[in-house]
Amino acid sequence: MRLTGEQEDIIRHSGGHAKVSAVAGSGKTTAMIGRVGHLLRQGIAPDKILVLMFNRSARAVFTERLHESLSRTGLRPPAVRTFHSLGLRLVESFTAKQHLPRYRLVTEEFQLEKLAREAMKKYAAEADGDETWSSKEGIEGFLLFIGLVKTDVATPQEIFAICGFEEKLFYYTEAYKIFESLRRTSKVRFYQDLIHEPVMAMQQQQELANWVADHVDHIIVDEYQDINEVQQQLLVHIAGQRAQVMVVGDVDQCIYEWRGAKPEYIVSRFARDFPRPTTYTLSYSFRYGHRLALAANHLISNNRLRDRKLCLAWPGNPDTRITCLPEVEPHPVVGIITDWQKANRRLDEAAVLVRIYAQSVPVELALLEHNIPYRLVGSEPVFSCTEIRALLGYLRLCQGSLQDAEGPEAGEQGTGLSTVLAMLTNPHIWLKKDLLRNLAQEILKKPGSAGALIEHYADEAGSPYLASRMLTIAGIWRKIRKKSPKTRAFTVLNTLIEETDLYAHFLYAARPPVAENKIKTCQSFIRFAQNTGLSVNDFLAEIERLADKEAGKDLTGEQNSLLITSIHRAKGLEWPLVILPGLEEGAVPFRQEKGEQEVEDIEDERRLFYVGMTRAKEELCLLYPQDRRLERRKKAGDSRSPVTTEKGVCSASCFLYEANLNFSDGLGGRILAAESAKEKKKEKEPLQAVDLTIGKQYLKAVKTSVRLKRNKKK
Ligand SMILES: Nc1ncnc2c1ncn2[C@@H]1O[C@H](COP(=O)(O)OP(=O)(O)OP(=O)(O)O)[C@@H](O)[C@H]1O
Repeated sequence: MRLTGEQEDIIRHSGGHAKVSAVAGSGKTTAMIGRVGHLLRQGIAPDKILVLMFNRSARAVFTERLHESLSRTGLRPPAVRTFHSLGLRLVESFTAKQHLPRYRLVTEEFQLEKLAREAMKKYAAEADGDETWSSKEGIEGFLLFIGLVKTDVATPQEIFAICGFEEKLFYYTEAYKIFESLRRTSKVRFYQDLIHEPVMAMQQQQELANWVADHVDHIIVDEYQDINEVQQQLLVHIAGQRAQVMVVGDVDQCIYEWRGAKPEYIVSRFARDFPRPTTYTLSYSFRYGHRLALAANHLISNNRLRDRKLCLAWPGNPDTRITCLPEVEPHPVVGIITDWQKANRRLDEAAVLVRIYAQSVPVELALLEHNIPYRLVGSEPVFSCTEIRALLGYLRLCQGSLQDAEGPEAGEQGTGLSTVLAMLTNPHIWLKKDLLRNLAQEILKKPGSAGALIEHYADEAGSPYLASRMLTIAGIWRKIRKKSPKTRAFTVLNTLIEETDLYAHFLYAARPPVAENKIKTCQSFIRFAQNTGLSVNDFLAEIERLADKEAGKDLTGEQNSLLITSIHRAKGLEWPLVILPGLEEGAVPFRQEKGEQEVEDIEDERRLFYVGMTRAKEELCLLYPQDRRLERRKKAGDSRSPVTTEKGVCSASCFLYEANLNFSDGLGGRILAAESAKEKKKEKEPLQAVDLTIGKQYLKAVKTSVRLKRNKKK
């Protein structure tokens, strides 16, 4: 493989710090390996070089490739570490020097959750005992809070103020103190403490900071866009005054803000902590063609917090197709996959990437219906999802029996107990756990008297308000019980949502992103019921058939199956075919916060969409609701999005407008034709578009003689 000029420049960089801005799939690993080899050949001792990778799997891949590249040279490779493994070494050294206490390292996530739960319970006991504090979502939010305090190296109060937690969660700051005190009493240290503790120790004791600094001459950091405050501080300490630091990353792929990563680090902070860096760019991607590169550039150029680089397709890359399909019934995923298989392609060469898991619901249902094997990674399969189990439970209530409701919850002695519990918690009736279980068991025996039973238990409610709420819910159960099973399933579900105010309940009981996902999950499922047009009886029979298929398929063992996972999990990966479903406003960008926060949020969301699109090698399928305005603007090559420019609303995601899809597709095709033509031919007609900015920049960069003309029609 011949290195590009850009890669060569990075490898031979001399003197001072350096920042490498690398687009997706641009051979940065190749360049970093080349850089290490170059330093070793210059006579730098391996123990004077430190390579820092983001996680263990990246470290394993890098180490293997580095060893392979050095195998014939006789040169000894330097240490390749993750930030956490470096932290662990410091913890061990500081412990040996008695600057940190000797604690046990606990790596299991559930142990961390257990201690967090204990802290919340203790806080609740000391306050006035509200059960909601120990709910699943409460714990998730609290765990996020603890993580942020440690990654941002801030006080709990600062994190509460900066990160915009809801006022009702202020108790996290107190619970955090209890959590830390429990951790000290139990003498344990979690994964997240491995960097935080030594950094805090160095902050407090200069002697330790001096001891750590100035041991290496060169530090190379991968995936720098995902660095957070505590890691940055560790890097500053290790580098001291001696090391030359080279960081490699792509601000446009910074998608871990919820873990404390911020685009500012790569954009400006690096140069503050490591002055006068030389800036390099790896602008050619070896993954996809011009059409996709252009669409990605159009999209991401809307972000303000970035470096102004263009992502270019390397000549000879596959000519990645961009297919746009309306997400109407029958679900387009079936046609896409059937065509893929007809072309003798395997299912595991494709992936469906979602922003939120609610988007996978219609995809899963369509795949089940058409017997297409899939595996869902990162979330529960559709029929195990509590909200959907609750909705199905209410439909079964119309039939008069909850007893038969076995389904995937057969673990509860196959009685349907978990379905009744799902109903009683969606919306939650806020009874104490043991009472809730007793009530569920009684309802299971006599579903016909469910209303009366709930009313009876209202005496046990924690407050008059909760008691009156239980009476209302009892009324709704009665009403649903009375509905004929010949009523359309969609009608029953709609009544249920309206009367229970289920979505408002989600928003009250869970963190906003969790609540929104629950709402969209229900909406997707209800839309499915509407599309079938079936009665409760027939719909439940159909669901049973699909649930049997889901239960019957081997989710883990199926090798050749279609992967459904989140864009977050797809980072750093690639597939020949990538499908992005559910591209509608509200879901993509996933809007949860309003006001001042929104600009930053949308940039974060745009980066996520950018990461999603740039995973594709041969074909990218974008599925979205019909939107006539989008089609008009696509035709005119107009990339203005109604949401960001006109404060109006559109049904398809604003990112589809911004990607200037038709123009990107047309221009990409012309560039490819010009590249592959043996001799230069004059084009008949220049390509027209309203928005030519990115197109012109791209043409200049790839030095092709395609002509463009401004389309004045808006
Ligand atoms: N100069 C080059 N010419 C042709 N192909 C190259 C060149 N450099 C790298 N590649 C190829 O591009 C692909 C990606 O390379 P590499 O893994 O180094 O990139 P990366 O930027 O680390 O990828 P990712 O963004 O997925 O982490 C590999 O298949 C590699 O062989």
